[in-house]
Amino acid sequence: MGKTQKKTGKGRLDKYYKLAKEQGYRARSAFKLIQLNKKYSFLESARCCIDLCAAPGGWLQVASKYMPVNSVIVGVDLVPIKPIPRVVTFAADITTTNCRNLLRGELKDWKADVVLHDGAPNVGTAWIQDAYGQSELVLMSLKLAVEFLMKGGTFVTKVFRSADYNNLIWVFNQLFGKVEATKPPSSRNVSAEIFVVCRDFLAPKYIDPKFLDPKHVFKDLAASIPAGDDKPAVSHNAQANVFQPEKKRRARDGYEDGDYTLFKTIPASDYIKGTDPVAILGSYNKIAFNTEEEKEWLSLDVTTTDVKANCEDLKVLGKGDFKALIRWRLALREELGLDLKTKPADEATETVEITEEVDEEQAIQDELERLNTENAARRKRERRKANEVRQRTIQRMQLKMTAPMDIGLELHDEALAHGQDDVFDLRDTEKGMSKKGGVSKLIGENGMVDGESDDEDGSDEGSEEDEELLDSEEERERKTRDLEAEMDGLYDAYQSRLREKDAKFKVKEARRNLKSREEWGGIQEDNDDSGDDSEEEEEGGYDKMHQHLDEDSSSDESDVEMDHAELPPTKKRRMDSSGRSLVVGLNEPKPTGSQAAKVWFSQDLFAGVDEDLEDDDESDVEEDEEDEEDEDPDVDYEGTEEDDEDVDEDDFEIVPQELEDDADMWDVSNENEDEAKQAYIKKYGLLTPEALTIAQQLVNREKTKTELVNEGFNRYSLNAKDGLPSWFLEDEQHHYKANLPVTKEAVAALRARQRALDARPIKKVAEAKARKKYKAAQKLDKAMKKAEGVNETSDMTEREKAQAIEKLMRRGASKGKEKKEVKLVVAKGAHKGIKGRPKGVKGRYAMVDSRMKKEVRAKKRKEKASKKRKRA
Ligand SMILES: C[S@@+](CC[C@H](N)C(=O)[O-])C[C@H]1O[C@@H](n2cnc3c(N)ncnc32)[C@H](O)[C@@H]1O
Repeated sequence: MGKTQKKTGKGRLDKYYKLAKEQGYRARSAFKLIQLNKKYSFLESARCCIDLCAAPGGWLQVASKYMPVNSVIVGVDLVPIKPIPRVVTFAADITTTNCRNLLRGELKDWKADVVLHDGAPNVGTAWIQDAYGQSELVLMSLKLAVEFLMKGGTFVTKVFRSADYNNLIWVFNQLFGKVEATKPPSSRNVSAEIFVVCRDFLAPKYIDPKFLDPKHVFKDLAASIPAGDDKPAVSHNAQANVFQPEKKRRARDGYEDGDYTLFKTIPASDYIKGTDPVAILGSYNKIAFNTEEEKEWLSLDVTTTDVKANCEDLKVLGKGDFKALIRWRLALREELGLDLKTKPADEATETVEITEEVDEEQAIQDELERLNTENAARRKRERRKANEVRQRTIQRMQLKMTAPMDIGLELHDEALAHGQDDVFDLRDTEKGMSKKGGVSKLIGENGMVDGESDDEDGSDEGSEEDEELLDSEEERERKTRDLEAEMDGLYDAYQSRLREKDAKFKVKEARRNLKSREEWGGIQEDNDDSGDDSEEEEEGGYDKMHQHLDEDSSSDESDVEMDHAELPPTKKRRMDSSGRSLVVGLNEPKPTGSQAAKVWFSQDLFAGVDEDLEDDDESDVEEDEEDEEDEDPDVDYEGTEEDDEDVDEDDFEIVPQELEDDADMWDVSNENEDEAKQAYIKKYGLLTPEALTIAQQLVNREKTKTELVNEGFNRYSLNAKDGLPSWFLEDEQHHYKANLPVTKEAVAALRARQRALDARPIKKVAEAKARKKYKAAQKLDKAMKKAEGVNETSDMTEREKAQAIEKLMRRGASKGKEKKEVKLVVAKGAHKGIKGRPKGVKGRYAMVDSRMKKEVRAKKRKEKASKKRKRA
């Protein structure tokens, strides 16, 4: 209270909340005072008003608006109130003498016409405590009111309809001529608050202090306990029938009339001998055994310990307990002879008994229904849990946190949890999985889990049969194969789902391929750079390469019988280095096809590389070159003239983004693979630090070509992949790579090169500049022609001609229309709200404010959004 509350609750932002916002009231409660004043008109004639518990100040605003000008308005609250014109406020606790003194100091000898009180203790504990706190606060405000009100004055207070309500009203009536309780329309129905308007203050000379003492005012609570045989205590109470709780009506507006106590006890004799036991059970908290007779009942057999316990706290009982109490009552009545004697005459009792029988049947029915519902709910819960576990496992697999095999394991673990198995055995897992239709069955079409699929009862059936089958080794192998096939299927399904789900998948895939292509990788395992989803292409390039080599070998009759060691050197290298075969390229003449490559290779670093290499490895290379020449006789590393021209023309060639020319560069089925690689290097130069490092090492004679080739035989080059599942291969791709050396110099050289490229203007900018230049020249040309025309005319004097020519030339040389500068003046500070030209501002100007800025921005945002929508 007092502080700004976040109005997020249902219905909090209602009509009055909005109205208050619109009309500038600080609280929606302002409308309560407006409506009260409309009904009783106490503000218009008031000259002095005190608002107790006034923060944030809604009522003060109303008072200031409705009271005559120059009236005195004082507001008090625990929390400070933001200033309101014509209103004096201070922070104080209205229950303290300090507050009283402050008020006295403010009002001097004046008396108030109106004292308002809309206080509410800072709630949050139990309703009962809140209600009592509120009543106490009301009494405290009344204490101040009687001190400061003038005779005939009005006291308006908020009261909660609680146990103390009547007592408060009684006190008000002692002090005021007219007391009326009312609930203004703006007060929410769900709120137990009510407003009491006490008019015509009697201003008695002596006021009994007990009237203002909470201890006295609220002490007599038990007085209103309804009781008695003849008059069913709470028959008016709709909660009375404990057997039909659905008919309960919550007393949202507070307590029922005449029902103000909280804990009610009824003597056992009233319950046994009374006529409305059901109503009693619904209304009282406890059945007490106080008299001798009642205590004797406690020792009877019919009064079981359950009955005794039930009597202690009726509010916690269920239907069964109530029935037990009703049965106990009947039994006791029979034992006491009450029923026999009264039965013929007492129709009411009979009615109760009939009701009970009906109720009992109904209760059994209800109980059955309840059990059924509970059972169904429990089953549903279990099913959902099982589904969640499976869903989680699949998700984990999708996130690569687990291999598909784990699904089987997890299910198996579940089985373990049920005590069905002791030891983990892969065979069992297989069995379990195949029985469940394999892993793939776990996933529905959309990756959803089939909730009904786990039939645990059926797990034992046929287990012996399976055991026999599995005994045969062949069968086991077959099953394993099936299982693996299923795993692969599952993995494929996962991949395609991923593709469907992730719109960027293809792009990512392509980028990955591109990246790996850019690496000094040579032959890549995955050549699926087009993003084609075909399964064949998902197999790694490695396999393809094998295939390709096999094909090659088979096509060449002389090589048919060759194993890897016997392959021609180029092929051997291509395969052995498995990604580092570009070493061959460095052996070739310096590529000069691309501008970038030219620039690069023109660096001092590469001076004489060719000769060096030739000198170094003459014996090795000679042989290789011969082979290569045999194989690729058409390869021309010098590049054609055409190429050169193309390249020279294009000043803006930077790092290429599109590689469609080389789409099949790494395609192992491509006969001219090396050629393609060379062309690539020729065009783009050496792009990675690894490549540069190797180049440097060669140049600096740190390594010979033979060494490099030999290094190509590493653990990465012989990674047999036969029979490995595709998901494993894909995972391996990330880690199973040779870590090529990179030198600082190589990185620095690449950086320098990139900087040089970055320094060049981009094509568009250069084009725009050229266009501008061209237009300016055209304009000048035109102006000169015109000037010539002017010069030749005979109608003008020399002076006029000179002026006209000067003007024309000035225009011709000007750089287009120059925008006139508009000075922006922010409408704040000294410039706020001024009309006309602001002081000290010369030339064109425009007044702007922050709102304008926001509006312009919002407009732009909207336009952008609508453009986007149109495009979509
Ligand atoms: C419902 S708000 C009053 C709203 C106010 N009538 C208006 O229109 O803005 C109740 C206020 O009672 C104040 N309050 C509660 N106990 C108080 C006390 N003992 N002394 C002074 N103010 C108190 C709270 O701080 C709170 O601001």
